[in-house]
Amino acid sequence: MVQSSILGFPRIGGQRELKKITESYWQGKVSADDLLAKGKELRAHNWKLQKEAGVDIIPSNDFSFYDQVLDLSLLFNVIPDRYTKYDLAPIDVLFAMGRGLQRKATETTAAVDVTALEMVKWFDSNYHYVRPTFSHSTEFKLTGEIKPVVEFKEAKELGIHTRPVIVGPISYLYLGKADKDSLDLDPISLLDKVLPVYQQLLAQLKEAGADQVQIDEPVLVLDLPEAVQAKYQAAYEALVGDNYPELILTTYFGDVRPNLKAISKLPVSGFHFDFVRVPEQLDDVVSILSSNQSLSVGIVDGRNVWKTNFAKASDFVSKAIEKVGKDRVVVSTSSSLLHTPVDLVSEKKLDPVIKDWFSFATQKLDEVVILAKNASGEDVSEALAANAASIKSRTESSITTNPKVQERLATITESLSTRKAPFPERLAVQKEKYNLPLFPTTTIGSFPQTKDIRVNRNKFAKGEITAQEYETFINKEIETVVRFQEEVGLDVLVHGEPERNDMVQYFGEQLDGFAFTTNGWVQSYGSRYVRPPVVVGDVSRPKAMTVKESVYAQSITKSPMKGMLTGPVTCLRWSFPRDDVSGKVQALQLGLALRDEVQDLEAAGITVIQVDEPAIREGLPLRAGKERSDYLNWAAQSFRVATSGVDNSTQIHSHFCYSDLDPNHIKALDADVVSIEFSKKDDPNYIQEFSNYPNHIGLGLFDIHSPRIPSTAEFIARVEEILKVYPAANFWVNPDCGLKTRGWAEVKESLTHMVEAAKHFRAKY
Ligand code: MET
Ligand SMILES: [Zn+2]
Repeated sequence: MVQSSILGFPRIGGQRELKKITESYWQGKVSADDLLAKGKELRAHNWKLQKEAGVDIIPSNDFSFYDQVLDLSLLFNVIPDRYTKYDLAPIDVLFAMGRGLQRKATETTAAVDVTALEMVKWFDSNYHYVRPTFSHSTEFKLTGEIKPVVEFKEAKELGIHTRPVIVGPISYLYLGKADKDSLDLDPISLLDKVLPVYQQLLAQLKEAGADQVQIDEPVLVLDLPEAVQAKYQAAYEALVGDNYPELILTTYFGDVRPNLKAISKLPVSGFHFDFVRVPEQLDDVVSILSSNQSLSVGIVDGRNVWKTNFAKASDFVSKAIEKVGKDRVVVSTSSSLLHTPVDLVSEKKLDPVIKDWFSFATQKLDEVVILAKNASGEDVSEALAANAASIKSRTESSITTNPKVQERLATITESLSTRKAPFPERLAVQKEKYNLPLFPTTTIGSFPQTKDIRVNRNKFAKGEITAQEYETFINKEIETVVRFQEEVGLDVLVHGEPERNDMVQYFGEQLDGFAFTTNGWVQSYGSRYVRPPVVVGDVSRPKAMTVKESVYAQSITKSPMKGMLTGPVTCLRWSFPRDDVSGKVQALQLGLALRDEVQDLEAAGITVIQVDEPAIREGLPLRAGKERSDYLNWAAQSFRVATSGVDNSTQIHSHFCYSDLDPNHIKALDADVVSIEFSKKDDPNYIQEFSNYPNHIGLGLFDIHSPRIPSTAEFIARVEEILKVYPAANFWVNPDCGLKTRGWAEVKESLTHMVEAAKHFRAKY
């Protein structure tokens, strides 16, 4: 019989319960016990859901209060000293490492002030993990509650036998980095030290009754150095034995073939591969299986919302069965379902035609079950027929095609996507036009999204206030933000984005070719979730999207007002993309739509325009080669399509955050000024990489994910460090990213300190 499995389920709850309770805990409104109890409830709910759907292999330890990689760091005692010296409860250590903690002293507790660990993109997804941070003094040992064991037992008590998920040792180390005090440390060199801890963990899981463990080694889809590949054999030999559960080694998001040698003789019980992304790898991966190893076939997309095409997927599963036999095949999701919304049933407003094309995490449970049943020879003809009808409806629908957009796409030329003059010439006219001081200060766009803003937005959405009333409210917010920026002395102002629920959704809602959910939340990091729109058809812009707000903001100040748009690649990456046309086509369509917006802004007198591309880095194909260079070309081209229609004196900004950005990847965008998330980068080599960046740049000076407020002295020290390698004349002063998740009090203080620091350097240079 062919079994069904999933690699992980969204932990956030169908109504964002996890966010609500976590944030209440941070605000001191509920106790740690309440928080932990809610976690338990969510886990139980998810397990039961899977059980009821008939999933054979159900994961545990896929839950987390912040991030599963961070959980492992905590469990393994990979906790830099700065987090342990305060005697915090384990859950508070977890949050301090994840998001930083600044707390005033009370009668019974000392003051706490510690920054967060670095947070980076999880492969090419929009999920972020907290980077394991090692030093020479790291002492691996199991500490505190053994979460995977506790959660395994918890499920067991509910009568549900689960397969615990853990990140494997090589991925865990490889995804980490050396701490500031140990920069010469290569994390992989710690393998011998971490393996005994894995052994203890596995032994405890076995003792608790686990017979299998899903061990994730996603780094196997990267260009792994030979030296790292060479570590697999010995590492996994150390983790296999009678005292341990069987291991299913899991990879996802890409192509394992270039690293196949590394895993071809591992003594594990089975492997999982992502055949949604790379169906071509079937023959090669099968060739390494020994006759008793199972093959988990990731064929239901864990990264997108489209219904699985049962006919195609069944064919694929049959092929796998032909090769290894029914008993060794498991039908699974390509990756964890963490990256998909929880349940389509909550979507009451979606056009029923389009809704019928979708499948969210809960529906994907049924999909793996049906595919497994079908492969086992059970009669699922009704489900197959219904599926075939939906697939047909989508293929034949007129919603997906717009001939006008396709015609315009054919008009894109080199000159259409090139600025009128090269940067030095543009810089000269821009200097004259804006007359900005040295170390110009600016922010990245958003200001605090207060409760008042959310309440009014909801009222407007529900029709409880009129468009006029809403506009008056938004204008008042804009005015507050403008006045504040003038007071603190910022140079290039922003309107604060109060009208935007989300930087992608806001545009998606105004563009043709998108669909939206009301409850399709997906975790981005910690308690921050996003609700990606879905690209369902050819994209175009029916009318101006941002001009009104920007023009109003400019009308109430003499300082330059920066228009604010989300770039084509980010709009695409932070949506669920179509799977029936290429990413390139979708990005260029978005580029054309945004080009119209840029030109409308310029015509309306908004001549500093920022086009954000924070997602450009995460879209980078995971392996070097043609696919990657093609991507970089079309990503840059779509940005230039959007931004090249303007005058030389119009200053185009762009912004990047969340990841290690290679400056070479953004040169081709040819923006006049870029701002980059930078405050948590302490590697001097990384700073050095930016020193040759040709255009102007603002290396972010404070962490906007953390409530912590840096002092003026801290800003000065940081800038001094950067100026050792970076030319002062090109340097802009700004935060890492937008301020929408912060409170006004923090923002006021932080920005005041930041501007003070800029003034200090102006005086000095
Ligand atoms: C994730 S990048 C965010 C950029 C946007 N302009 C903001 O300030 O919020
Ligand atoms: Zn950002």
